[in-house]
Amino acid sequence: MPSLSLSDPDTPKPIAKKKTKTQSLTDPDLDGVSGKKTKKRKASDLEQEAMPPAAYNNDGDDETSSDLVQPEPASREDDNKNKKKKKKKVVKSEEKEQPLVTEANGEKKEDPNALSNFRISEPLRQKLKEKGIESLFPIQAMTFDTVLDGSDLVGRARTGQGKTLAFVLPILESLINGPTKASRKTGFGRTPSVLVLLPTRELACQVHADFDVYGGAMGLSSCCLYGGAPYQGQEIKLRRGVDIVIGTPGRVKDHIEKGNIDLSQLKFRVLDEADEMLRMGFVEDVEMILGKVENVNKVQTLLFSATLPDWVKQIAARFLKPDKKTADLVGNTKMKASINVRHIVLPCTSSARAQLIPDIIRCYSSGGRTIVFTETKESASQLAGILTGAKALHGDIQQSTREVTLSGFRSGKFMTLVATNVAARGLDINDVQLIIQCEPPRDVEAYIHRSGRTGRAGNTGVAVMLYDPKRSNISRIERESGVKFEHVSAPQPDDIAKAVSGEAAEMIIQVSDSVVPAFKSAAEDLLNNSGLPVIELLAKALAKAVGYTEVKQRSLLTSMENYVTLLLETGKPIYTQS
Ligand SMILES: Nc1ncnc2c1ncn2[C@@H]1O[C@H](COP(=O)(O)OP(=O)(O)OP(=O)(O)O)[C@@H](O)[C@H]1O
Repeated sequence: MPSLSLSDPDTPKPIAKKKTKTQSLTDPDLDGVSGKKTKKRKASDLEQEAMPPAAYNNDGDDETSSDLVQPEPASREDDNKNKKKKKKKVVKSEEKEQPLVTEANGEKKEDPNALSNFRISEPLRQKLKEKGIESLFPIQAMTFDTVLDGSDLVGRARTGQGKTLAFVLPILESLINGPTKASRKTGFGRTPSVLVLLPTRELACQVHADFDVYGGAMGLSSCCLYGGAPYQGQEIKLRRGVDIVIGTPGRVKDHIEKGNIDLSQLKFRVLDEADEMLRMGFVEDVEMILGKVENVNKVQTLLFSATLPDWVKQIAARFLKPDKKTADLVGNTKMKASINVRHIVLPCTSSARAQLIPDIIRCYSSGGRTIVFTETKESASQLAGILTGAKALHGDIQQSTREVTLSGFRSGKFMTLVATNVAARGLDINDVQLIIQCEPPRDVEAYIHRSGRTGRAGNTGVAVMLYDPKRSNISRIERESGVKFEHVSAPQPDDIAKAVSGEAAEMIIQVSDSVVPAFKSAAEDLLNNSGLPVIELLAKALAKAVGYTEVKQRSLLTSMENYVTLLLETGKPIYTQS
């Protein structure tokens, strides 16, 4: 049985104290150059407890489908029996030391989600460990056996909870050691065994990277098919034969129509971010693609997302077998968005946005990466042009530039990405500390996914949503997402100074001692002639070091610069016509 403590998913966790730049420079978890977090979080860092696989009840939405549920705590005796049973399933060479988890009372216990408790073979386990993964996250632990044993599955967990590996790992094991091993095609020119469909090119590349790393370790090859890239390279790979095809619906459909892909021998179909793919109008393409499978009874279909509106569930009933399983870690809990994120709203008219955003970044990004979401491609380009060190990402940008931009952002070449919804889904980028949404999105799903680009894999983050108090209605998003927004006003000079002074001090301390003699006499002149005390001169130097040289007053109600909010109180009621 799992031994981690289960926290109430409706109760937001306190956000860890913000890391200042000073801290992050010395944080051993960070890679010095990129500021990238290198340490992987453990399953025990996540908010929900893992549920041992394959515990079902039959209250699904039809007669045969069933939900994976959290089982009742078992007795110690049952526990031992279960452990014995599990041990049988585990591949031979796994009698190794198990990772321990620390319980709330400080006691150390065996981690029920340790890799060795699952049928994960040696090469895959080694690769996972190399990547810092010692145990499975809850959604992975809950669905691993179900997928490996052949069921169709609908999987839902909050953003950043590891849904990708929840399908990657059991699929790989099934192909190499499991039920689909015997019948899968091998050799030159083989037809694919797995097809994964995703809504955006960037996400397709990211999921391909996972299949490449983990599948590669098991001798499986994969290729990524997406629009905006030349057909030729993709065609060559398909002709040579691949085991796993990952792609966006439009390009996959093109290849099918050109006769480049034969899906007749498929073993797995995966719809990742299924709701977005269907919302984007890919329903017909997806249906056409899925319809290419000769015998639907021989293919397993998996559908994953952090958001599954009811209409998607109905569509799922068309694509998945009637006895499909459902693993829903969000379910009817009120809070649908990430609970590792501090959700903030801030009043701001559209004309004040461009001046305000740099200060929000100063105050809330903790020196990490920021993604700013705009509603239109045009405003993404405009804003990226105004913000220093920012680049735009949207659908009108050439594919090759999109790839360069994303890889530059991932590697820390620049720290602010201004994007449309093309970056809202699935993207997993290290050390994104802050999400800014320039206005409330039209649907609640967009809010959940955008804010979920931070606070991933047990880390914390901040999501700030700007809204025009005269025009926007944030209560619908609040109601439907279950988020209790923290209302704040625009950062004021004191807040900004507090946020950046650590960074400024660090910059000054880091200046090499060797330059001091050269500047010493200028410093003495300044001190003697400026008529200012040392402390004031130093304060000015700190402000200048971080480029903050002008104190801006801002309205608390609209964030407009040079406006002051006044609160009038009268001793007696004021009567007006209204
Ligand atoms: N068992 C694990 N241990 C440690 N880290 C993990 C584990 N599983 C996944 N991760 C890491 O967690 C991060 C989030 O995973 P992933 O992108 O799959 O989340 P997701 O649930 O699909 O999120 P979204 O809904 O936003 O698409 C990734 O960086 C991934 O490498």
